[in-house]
Amino acid sequence: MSTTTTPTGKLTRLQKTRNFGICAHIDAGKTTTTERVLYYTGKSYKIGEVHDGTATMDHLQDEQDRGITIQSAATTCPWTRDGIEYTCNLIDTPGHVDFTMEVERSMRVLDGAVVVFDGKEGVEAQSETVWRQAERYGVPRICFINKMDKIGADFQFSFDSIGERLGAKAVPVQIPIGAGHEFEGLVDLLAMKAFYFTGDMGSVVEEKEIPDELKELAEQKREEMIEGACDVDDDLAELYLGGEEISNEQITAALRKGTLSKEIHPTFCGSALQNIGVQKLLDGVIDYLPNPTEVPETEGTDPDDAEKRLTRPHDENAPLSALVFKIVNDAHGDLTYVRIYSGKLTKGTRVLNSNNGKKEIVSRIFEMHSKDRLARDEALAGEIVAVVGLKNSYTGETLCDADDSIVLDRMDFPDPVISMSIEPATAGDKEKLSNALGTIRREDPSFQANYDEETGQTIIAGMGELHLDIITTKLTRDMKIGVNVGQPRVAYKECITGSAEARGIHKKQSGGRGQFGDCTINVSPITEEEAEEQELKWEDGVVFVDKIAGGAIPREFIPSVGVGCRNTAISGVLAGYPLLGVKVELTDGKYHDVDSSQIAFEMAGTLAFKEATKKAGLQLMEPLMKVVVTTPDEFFGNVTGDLNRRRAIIVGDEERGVVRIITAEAPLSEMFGYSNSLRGMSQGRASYAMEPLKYAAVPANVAKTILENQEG
Ligand SMILES: Nc1nc2c(ncn2[C@@H]2O[C@H](COP(=O)(O)OP(=O)(O)OP(=O)(O)O)[C@@H](O)[C@H]2O)c(=O)[nH]1
Repeated sequence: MSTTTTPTGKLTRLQKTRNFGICAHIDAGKTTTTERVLYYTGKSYKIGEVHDGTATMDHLQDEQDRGITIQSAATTCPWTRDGIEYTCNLIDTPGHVDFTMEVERSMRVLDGAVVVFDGKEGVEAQSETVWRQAERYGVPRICFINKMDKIGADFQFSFDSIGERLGAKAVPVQIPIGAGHEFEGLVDLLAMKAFYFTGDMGSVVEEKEIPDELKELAEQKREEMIEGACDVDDDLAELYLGGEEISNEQITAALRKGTLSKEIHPTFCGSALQNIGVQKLLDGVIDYLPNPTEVPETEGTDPDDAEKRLTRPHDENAPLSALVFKIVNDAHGDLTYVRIYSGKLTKGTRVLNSNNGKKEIVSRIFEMHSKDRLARDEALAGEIVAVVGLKNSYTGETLCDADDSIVLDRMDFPDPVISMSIEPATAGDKEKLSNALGTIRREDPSFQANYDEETGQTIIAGMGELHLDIITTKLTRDMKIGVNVGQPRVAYKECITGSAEARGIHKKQSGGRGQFGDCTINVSPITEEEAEEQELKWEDGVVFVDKIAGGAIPREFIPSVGVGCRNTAISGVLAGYPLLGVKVELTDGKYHDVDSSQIAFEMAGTLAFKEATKKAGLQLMEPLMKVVVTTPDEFFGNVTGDLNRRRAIIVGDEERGVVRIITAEAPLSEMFGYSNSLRGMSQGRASYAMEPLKYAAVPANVAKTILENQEG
């Protein structure tokens, strides 16, 4: 093994840990691969004689029978490689593109990933999304070309598609023996041996000589692998070019280095369904994916000074820092999954939630296995555990030592793009609904539920029609709550298109003490990124800059102008949708010794903001979705014609055998009920995936209708 060791040559606990995820395009075989991983690691756990909970074949069978997939957000599964037992934490990553947010949150806490591809299809549309997400989070990846037993499976095609479609450098570390019905095993290009998987569920790994007919290809691919390793390791390249003998350890070390630096992706093959290759893939997880000390130190900010960056070493003796990444509500209450980055989490102690300043008691700590949970007294840096007892800690928040606190960088949660009203069907459902919405909100940060004081309605909001559909089904079917829901509505936003200046004067004289506030502001458009670059604080979409000179407005009233502007922005100026991306510069003002107050300046701010933004030009913005439709060629015309009518812009069209893959950008408002109409126009043979892309200006004629309807 190539991992650096302690001075005594022994691997440290953290060096024997892998936090990884399996991600894939829907249907590529993620669930099947995960089940096999849990099966094989469950077996080795039994052999390890650590505890009596046996993760046996029955359990897997049971799960298969009931057709449910692994529910745990993270599962601990030990794996033995070269006689050393490693602890792997397998983090669940959902495969459905409507749950992009779920993928994001797991990417945040895993250190490496296995990306599964379909051996016949190679890289598919959604694999690209998953791949880019992993890239964005800097997650090192190895590739598994699955389904090599499928008719038409083609290792080389799938392998090449990684380069062609993802622009990524795959390096073969295996080649398949046969394909389709003839797929029997694989050749390991390091060992230069053939491997076959026999016995119960393929649990016996047999090593044999490479079949004669594959020897030449194996030599050739081994060269390719070595060249891949040399590309990322100059010393190795020098030895290789000098014609010197290089060892397998040196090649593995270079491949590992290149994987960690995300330059290359060692590529495996197999068939999870036919039990071929998964154990070798697990060896690959150990060999090539990083341990927690090999990823950059965790970063965050000082809770008392948002400007101050802090880091935490991957060290159990450092102060505690841990990130809540998922909450699952089960029969026993909330299970809070946390990734510990530094320090220790100890049962029965109090920790600080640095996001909300509340102290939390860690009542119990569990290591989650596929079948059962193992109670722990303590969990250490690098581990992923589930905690019971936390009352006020939600996804994305940090737990830390009260006297050495840090706020870890938050995960990005996209804003909801769709909303609808929801009401309890009967008085008896009222409280149940409110509690249930609270629970769902805790589990799913991309979901929102707000009570609208003005209308007395509860509004739920999420990432798409399907997202809200799933939530209402969960309420009615699983939680048995009667609800009435309204029509889904698009979450529009407002923005300004230019710059303008305006003055706001709030003056009231009605006997007694009057009210007086007078301010002049400039407004101009700014994006959140620009605000960040200019080190300006972005609050509710508004950036407020104080440019008052010579005390024209006393210091204590200046922030009030900002509050007035922000509150107005939140409720919108054009049509009641949040107005985002406004830079407000307070340039001048007047005050009165007696009559001026914070509230008067807030009012003045509101008046000035309304007028300035109107002068600057207001624009309605709508969410655009990225839509990828896969359709048999014969329906291509129907599908694109329909997309055009929905104001979609087609940005990509690709032929894949007999299917066409169309990528389009379409306004969400035009995509309601799309699944039904797509089914109708393709005899049920086309499928699609959709995710929020960005906000864009609503065309003037459409905006006019929306505004008119609102007034009506
Ligand atoms: N032929 C073949 N089929 C496989 C293999 N692995 C999985 N499948 C099948 O492919 C289908 C999808 O597999 P899953 O494991 O559910 O795929 P997934 O990526 O988890 O899909 P989602 O859960 O829908 O995201 C199932 O019918 C599997 O039986 C394989 O190695 N070979």
